[in-house]
Amino acid sequence: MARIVFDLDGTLIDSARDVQGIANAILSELESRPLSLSEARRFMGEGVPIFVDRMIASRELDEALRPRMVERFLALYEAAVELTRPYPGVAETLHALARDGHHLGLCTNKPEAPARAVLRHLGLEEPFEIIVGGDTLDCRKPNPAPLRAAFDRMATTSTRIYVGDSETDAECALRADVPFVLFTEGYRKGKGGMTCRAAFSSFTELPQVLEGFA
Ligand SMILES: O=C(O)COP(=O)(O)O
Ligand SMILES: [Mg+2]
Repeated sequence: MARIVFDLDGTLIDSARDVQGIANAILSELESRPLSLSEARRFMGEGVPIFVDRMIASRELDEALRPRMVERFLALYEAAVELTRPYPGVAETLHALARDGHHLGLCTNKPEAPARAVLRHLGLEEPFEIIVGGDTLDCRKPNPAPLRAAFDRMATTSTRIYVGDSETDAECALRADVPFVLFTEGYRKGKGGMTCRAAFSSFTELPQVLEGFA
């Protein structure tokens, strides 16, 4: 039985509308132009500080606003769950994998408290043995340390697999020397150039895809 660690945003859940809502609440307070949904998707993947950097660059805001914007983002994040949906088949697949004896973990750049809050809201927290968020350690993906920590904290030493949607996830897996499985329907920025052991577009395919991993 394997240790399977998942990314969150763009892999298990489509959370871009809620994240767009947070960004636009902040931009409106600054009397700046709102983000489109596709900008919100593009800005996600490397955690809150980088998302805020992209807001500042795209709206030509004063760099000095950064600490306040990050603080405001974090304050709004835990409650921003209402528009977020799991991708089709996620709940059934997670439960089926756990029932089959796999150990499931989460390694996301979303801070740990909002990650837990959205999983709880969607009834998806229970199958996870371990959750590592963007602020659990003092570094984030693509640094391999959070992914290594997720595997190391599990109560087994079986085969490791990381399932994610982005270039950041692929690079993190490569640096942690973990096979990477790509969910193709998330927020990746380009269509190629990523090293992955396998790819899938629907969660109903995942158990079969994972059968190929000893
Ligand atoms: O918070 C983000 O920017 C992305 O989170 P993820 O690592 O779950 O894709
Ligand atoms: Mg992601």
